[in-house]
Amino acid sequence: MSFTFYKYQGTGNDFIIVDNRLQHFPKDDHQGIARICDRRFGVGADGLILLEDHPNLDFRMVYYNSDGHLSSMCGNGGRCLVSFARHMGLIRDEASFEAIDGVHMASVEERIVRLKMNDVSQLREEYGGVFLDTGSPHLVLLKDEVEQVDVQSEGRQLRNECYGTEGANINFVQPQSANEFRVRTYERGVEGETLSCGTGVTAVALAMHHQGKTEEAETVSIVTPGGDLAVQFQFDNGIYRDIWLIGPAQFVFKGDWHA
Ligand SMILES: N[C@@H](CCC[C@H](N)C(=O)O)C(=O)O
Repeated sequence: MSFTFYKYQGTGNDFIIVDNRLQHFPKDDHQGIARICDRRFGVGADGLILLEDHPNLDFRMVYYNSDGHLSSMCGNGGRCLVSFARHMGLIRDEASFEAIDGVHMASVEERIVRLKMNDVSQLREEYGGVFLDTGSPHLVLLKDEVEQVDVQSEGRQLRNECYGTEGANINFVQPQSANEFRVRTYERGVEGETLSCGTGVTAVALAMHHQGKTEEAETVSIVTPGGDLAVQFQFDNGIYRDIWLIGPAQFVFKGDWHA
């Protein structure tokens, strides 16, 4: 396989992006995709994203975790893809694209990308936390000292023992104030802690509201090991609507892969 790739990162969640509008990418080569994402044998990334044509929208997003398998929505990856689409001249300051969980709107202002997430109506209390799906499945657990958590072992155990083969992402959160939270995330498909997770911080903001720890119609600030994100939402008749994930998305480098 041989192609040009672009490396992007959004608060340290990093991605290899490939323009696949000509459908040249070997989409079923899961081992090959895992190897490109490998940090020793490949380029290194938490995931790989294809930008493809869409008949009515600006583009389509196809997302693979670093294990080489297709997965559910990636919020930081979506923000990075919007930034890439702008770099490629496909969009100006606004975008609409299709991902695995449906249509997303987005806007870009300098390095900040705002990405609209789907409405969320189902949250359930389980395993000592709150479970919800913000495009990807997340368990949100409160912790007194998030820096002290062994994310790798506690996250892996919950991901496997509670959610089986399909798994879930596990978020550990420490409230700093009514609208600021520190978050660390174990991501399935990466099978380790990433520096930030967009659908994860979105889940944290909604779960914190559900648990009475923050208020609606506010900007909730989330501090992750890779940088700061913000989540805005409205709570209306039991449904979280108008959810926006906001933060930086940056180009890192471009290269050619031949293997
Ligand atoms: N990093 C992502 C989430 C990617 C998907 C996740 N690993 C899964 O398989 O559920 C984000 O920014 O949302």
